[in-house]
Amino acid sequence: MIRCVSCGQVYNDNDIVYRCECGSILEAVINVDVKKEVFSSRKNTMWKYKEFIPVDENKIVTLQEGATPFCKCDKLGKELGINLHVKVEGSNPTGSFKDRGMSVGMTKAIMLGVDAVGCASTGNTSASLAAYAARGGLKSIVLLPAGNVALGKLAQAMFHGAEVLSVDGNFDEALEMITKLAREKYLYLLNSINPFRLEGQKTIGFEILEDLGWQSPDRIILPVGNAGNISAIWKGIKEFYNAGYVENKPMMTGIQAEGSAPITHAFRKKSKSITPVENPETIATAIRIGDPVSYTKALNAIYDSNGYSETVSDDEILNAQKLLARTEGIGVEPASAASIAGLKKLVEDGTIEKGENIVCVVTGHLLKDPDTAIKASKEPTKIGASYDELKAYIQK
Ligand SMILES: Cc1ncc(COP(=O)(O)O)c(C=O)c1O
Ligand SMILES: N[C@@H](CCOP(=O)(O)O)C(=O)O
Repeated sequence: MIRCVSCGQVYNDNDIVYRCECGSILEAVINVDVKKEVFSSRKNTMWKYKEFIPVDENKIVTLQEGATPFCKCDKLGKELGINLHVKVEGSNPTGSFKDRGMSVGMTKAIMLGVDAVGCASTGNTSASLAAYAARGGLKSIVLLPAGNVALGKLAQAMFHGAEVLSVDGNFDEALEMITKLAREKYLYLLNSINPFRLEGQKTIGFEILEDLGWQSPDRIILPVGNAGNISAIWKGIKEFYNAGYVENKPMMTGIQAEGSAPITHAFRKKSKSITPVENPETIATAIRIGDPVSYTKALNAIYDSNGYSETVSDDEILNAQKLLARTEGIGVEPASAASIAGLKKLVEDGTIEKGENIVCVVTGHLLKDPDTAIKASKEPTKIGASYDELKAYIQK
């Protein structure tokens, strides 16, 4: 069953519906009775939590997503006076957390018998959709905002065989266009407005709780763009809490880029609705989104968990990206570094207390955006193919 998060109207799992009649968004309703001990005896992918994922387990489209590294970051944690773990979602098959959602979404597409899937994307969703559509044997079409998609992501979408359309507009406009196409049944929409997508992404929350030995961290910090992931992780946390697997829940802390921050603006006004940002801007193209589709769920997650939302500048993002890469060896794309930039800012302004147990979710791999990484680095020094020249350089 799927249910409207605003009016509670329910729909059948097999209805292809993206919004409720009231205009709000939908979520899957899960009723599970299983002991948590069963999970550790299974193969380590996100599918070990299969009872919580509402699709047919015989039809799963998978590339072995999930079970991503959970790195204790003592150097950075010590510098900031907190206990820090980083959940490295760039280690998923196509290099971002989207694979968790796409595995479930594509499985649902197969169950529904559709032959084409599509999305609008700032890059990662399209990369993931193209790969999982290939795996599932479905046609795929992706709409990308022209000139604002990082190179690695574009290469993935093109190479996995999606029909790639470059839209002379931004992500929000592209999403509106493809949603109309989906409503007219030309394709099955696999953006995060699709409630089954988020059923995959909620497993990040499951894994964090299990990674911590069935304890909740004090806080989970992550970047927020279209706002599906913060909503999904909070849903997962609530489901494990309601199942009695953990005794506490974390404060959900969403970080947005200064030029694309409708959710932080709403949070500052204690509002439950957003004013869309018409021309969103940030170097972190993955979160260059002005009208996030899941804002209702995201704001509920923040308010219900006593969480927080903050903005970070492009400079803060780039500095945090370098800090994480050089202090802890974890390479992430700019949008992902927003979580580290936000952590630093909230420690410095006292919102985060010393000694807190923090998990930062870093959402995509460094190699997704090689241009930004190269621009931010020192150029290689040129030397001749001679040992003497090498030795002279090293001695210098
Ligand atoms: C790397 C990366 N980080 C963060 C986000 C933001 O996630 P969400 O849109 O679920 O808020 C996205 C895409 O939206 C992304 O691609
Ligand atoms: N960053 C996203 C934006 C679309 O988000 P979605 O979760 O709604 O698909 C992307 O990678 O395209």
